[in-house]
Amino acid sequence: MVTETSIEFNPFMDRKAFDETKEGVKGLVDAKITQVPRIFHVPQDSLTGKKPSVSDLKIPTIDFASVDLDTASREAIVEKVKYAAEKWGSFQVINHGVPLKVLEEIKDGVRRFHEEDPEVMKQYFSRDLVNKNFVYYSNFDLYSSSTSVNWRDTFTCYIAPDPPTPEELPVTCRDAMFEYSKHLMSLGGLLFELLSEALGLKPETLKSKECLKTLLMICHYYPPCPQPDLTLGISKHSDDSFLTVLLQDNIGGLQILHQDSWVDVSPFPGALIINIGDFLQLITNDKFVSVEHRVLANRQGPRISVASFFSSSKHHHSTVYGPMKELLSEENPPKYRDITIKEYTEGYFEKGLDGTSHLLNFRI
Ligand SMILES: O=C(O)CCC(=O)C(=O)O
Ligand SMILES: [Fe+2]
Repeated sequence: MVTETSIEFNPFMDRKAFDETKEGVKGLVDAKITQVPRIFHVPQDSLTGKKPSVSDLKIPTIDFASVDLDTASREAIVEKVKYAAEKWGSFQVINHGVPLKVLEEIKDGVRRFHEEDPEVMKQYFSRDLVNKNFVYYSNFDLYSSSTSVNWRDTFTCYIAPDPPTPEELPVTCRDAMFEYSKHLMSLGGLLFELLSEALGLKPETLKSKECLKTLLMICHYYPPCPQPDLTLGISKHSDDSFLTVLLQDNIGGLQILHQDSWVDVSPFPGALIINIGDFLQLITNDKFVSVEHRVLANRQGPRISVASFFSSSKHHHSTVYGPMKELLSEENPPKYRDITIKEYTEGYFEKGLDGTSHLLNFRI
């Protein structure tokens, strides 16, 4: 029997009501709520535990300053990239070639967009990530089976292979996005070269498999949270990308799962975090591992971050991917079946960030 109470507490209805405000989590904070609504609550035991036994454990930091200096310097960097991609699935890069000013401007641009008059933001509000280049929304997986709604708002923009026209981007962040994405494409190129070399292959290998073809910029705004112990900024997940270049501001809260412990990725001015995504784990047949990560909610904020995904797309990629033939042998047979990125991404969206691995579904 459906009682009035069960309708009132029907989580789907609650999510829909939240969605229909089109003002995201920031709208709740602007309305001065003091309690986190129930749809945002995570299961009680999911925030505690899995703390690292060594609390100063850190992801590897790699300095790219001498990458083009000479063969020995490059080989030393490739060795570090190899170690990080195999053992951590994540590393932090300094002297990556993206000017500090460009990093500051993109963070400012993201913040300006999210702090714009809500009526202007609403013009961009949409869940159609397939047909639109630029969309603003809160929680891409709001209507999926994800266990709880995250304390975060987002806008996303496809940059490559078909760049948006200037008119498609809001003025608040237009110039900053074009400028930052230009640098991202060259950093992405370098990263795929180094990763190819780390696999013992020619520098161009991963690029020739179109790993650099699609760039999706995902720009997050995590408003301050009145009860940070009840919810998460982003639930545990690994990225549906080959590689993600992550820029975070100085608030903190990002954690990666390493050897079954949560390790803080503390803000490091000027650094960019590189995360191996599920597709790279798949095509390297588990040689490189995608990293699980999450973001805690915080009383302080807003926290701004920009996650740039190479490649993630539901529409551009019909290429079939499977473990790379170059890496397979009798002792190392394929661990995954062939897939298209479209197939992978659609399933990832349907499932939402429910804490489980989507990659496992494709294991042979
Ligand atoms: O905000 C962050 O630091 C992480 C964002 C993230 O993991 C994602 O967009 O996939
Ligand atoms: Fe992520």
